[in-house]
Amino acid sequence: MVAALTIDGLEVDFGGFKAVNGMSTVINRGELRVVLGPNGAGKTTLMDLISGKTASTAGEVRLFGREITNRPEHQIARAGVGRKFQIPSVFRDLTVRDNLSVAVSHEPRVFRNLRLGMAAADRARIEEVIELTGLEPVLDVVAGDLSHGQMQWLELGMLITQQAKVILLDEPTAGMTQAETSKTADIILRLKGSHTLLVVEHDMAFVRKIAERVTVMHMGKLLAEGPMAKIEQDPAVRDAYLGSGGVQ
Ligand SMILES: Nc1ncnc2c1ncn2[C@@H]1O[C@H](COP(=O)(O)OP(=O)(O)OP(=O)(O)O)[C@@H](O)[C@H]1O
Repeated sequence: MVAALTIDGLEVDFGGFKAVNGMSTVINRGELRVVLGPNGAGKTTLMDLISGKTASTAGEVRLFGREITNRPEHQIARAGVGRKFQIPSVFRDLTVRDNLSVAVSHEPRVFRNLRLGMAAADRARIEEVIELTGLEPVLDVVAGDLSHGQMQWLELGMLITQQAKVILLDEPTAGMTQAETSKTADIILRLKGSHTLLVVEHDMAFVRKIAERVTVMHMGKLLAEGPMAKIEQDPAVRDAYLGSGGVQ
């Protein structure tokens, strides 16, 4: 097994309060890891530390063995950590197809070359993403006119087109209808194996559908890790969720 993302003793101290407090875990290449934890457990902060949005005060983050701890956000993105936010970062005035074309390359010239030549491998990758996300019927629609779900799938598709080595998804189903949530689960399940994903999510029905190995955080620390079925029976996990809406 190859370690894609290694989190080692990671910590952030917000003026005496450690939102992430000595967190460690290893996510292997091709793994789909779900991070659970009650409100305030430090899940989003963990994502912020991995992606460079927040600087850590101790510990390390390694991407395929290469240290990326506290690098500037754009460098971490360029190294291969792709993060999908709840507010999509697509180009609202460009069509779906053009958004995917832009995502193929980080080079600014790509804007000029949108309708000119594109490498066959890049074209093939875009076609794959279109098939995966089911965005074919809306390829010529400007992104600003997409439904909420379609917008999320486009953003996820852009991360795949960019060939992100590790994809971080923070509550990917937030605001989605049941049908959209179900389709998102299907997309994520299809990515498993070929992509490495770290998913924070509260919707337990969705989590049960996608989860294999689960990491539970509590008070900034690792509380439990293992298969979903085992985690749900873990008394420490049940205790941590008491009074917070729970693993249910
Ligand atoms: N910049 C900051 N300064 C001080 N405290 C912060 C900061 N960012 C987050 N926190 C605190 O750190 C704790 C962890 O927050 P975080 O958002 O990571 O939790 P979470 O597990 O994602 O929770 P939720 O499930 O509710 O989104 C919370 O108590 C939050 O108020």
